Amino acid sequence: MRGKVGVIGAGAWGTALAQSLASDGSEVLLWARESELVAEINSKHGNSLFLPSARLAETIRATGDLGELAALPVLLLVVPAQFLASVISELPRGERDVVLCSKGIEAATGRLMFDVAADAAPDARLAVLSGPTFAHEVAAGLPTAVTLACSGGEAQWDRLSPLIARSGFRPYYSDDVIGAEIGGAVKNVLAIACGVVEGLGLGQNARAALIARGFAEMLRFGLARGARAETLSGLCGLGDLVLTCSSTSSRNFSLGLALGKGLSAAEALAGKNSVAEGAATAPVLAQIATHEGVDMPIVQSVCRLLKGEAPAGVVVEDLLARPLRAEQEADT
Ligand SMILES: NC(=O)c1ccc[n+]([C@@H]2O[C@H](COP(=O)([O-])OP(=O)(O)OC[C@H]3O[C@@H](n4cnc5c(N)ncnc54)[C@H](O)[C@@H]3O)[C@@H](O)[C@H]2O)c1
Ligand SMILES: O=P(O)(O)OC[C@H](O)CO
Repeated sequence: MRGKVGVIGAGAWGTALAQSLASDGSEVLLWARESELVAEINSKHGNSLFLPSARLAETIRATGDLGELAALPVLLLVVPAQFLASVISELPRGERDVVLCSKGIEAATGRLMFDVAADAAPDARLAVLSGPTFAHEVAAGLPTAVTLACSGGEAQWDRLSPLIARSGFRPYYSDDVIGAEIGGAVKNVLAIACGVVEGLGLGQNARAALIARGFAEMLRFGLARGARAETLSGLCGLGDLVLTCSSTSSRNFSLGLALGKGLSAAEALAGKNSVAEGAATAPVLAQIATHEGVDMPIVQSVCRLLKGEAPAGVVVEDLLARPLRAEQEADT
């Protein structure tokens, strides 16, 4: 058993992380936005809204009061990217480790989560946790490995890794917070594209091509923003891209599947209480890429589809009609 950790956000991922932390009997304080969820977690040890498959440890206590978490030295921040700024600004200021676990880019400003959090919580010592992690598998204790990128270097890793690692949950050290963030944000958009390929019935060759060419886009964008190539080749980049592009367990892949089958983005997202981050990230990512002269044709195509500018079949035809080029051209 280790010291008590706070988790902010009781969606599928925050709940799964709380369950992983509690798997050795450790106490976890979990902030949920929905009052009915606070009651359900505390009385029934379940989360029927966002992670119905999990039976939660009794050492997880939920609260609706962010102020209750203020005294804890380590907080995991797990709210969807578009809400991070508003939630973190409600958190009392203080010097503490804050681990960012969301994957996305703020649509209104183009900021990565690290910059959003650094602006709103200048006293916090920030780290990024990212990798191939379906929440239901982590909650079930299945083996999972992640990148834990620490802005405070090895001293921060020495504080955080014993608090976060469990027998089935294995963090790997990095100090490349930009790379860890870009891997997670970009793979969500590429997973939408892979779902489209599946929805159109274009086959496994096309999906493999999309993963490889999508990774080239992630690399180009990441390098332009100061990420390291080896980070993007690791768990939080290529690892997560492969996972998310291969399974209907991914909300982003499932969104793409629906688009490929002819639904509009509004139809595909209607009535969902879970988040497909790629839908909000794609337009702002495409905009930044255009502005910075980074070639990202797959991301631009996802953006066109989400905006309903053309049917999926036409968008794919346009992508395939681009001029032939060298595989490594402009990748370095
Ligand atoms: N689910 C996963 O497997 C998984 C794994 C790794 C990372 N992530 C990332 O974790 C982040 C959270 O995703 P999730 O899957 O836990 O969410 P989710 O889809 O399960 O749940 C939606 C969440 O959004 C919150 N929410 C809705 N409106 C809000 C508002 N106005 N203000 C603040 N919060 C609001 C809800 O309370 C809930 O916690 C995302 O960035 C996601 O990409 C998810
Ligand atoms: O369901 P998705 O598409 O949000 O993916 C969940 C995780 O990010 C996979 O690592």
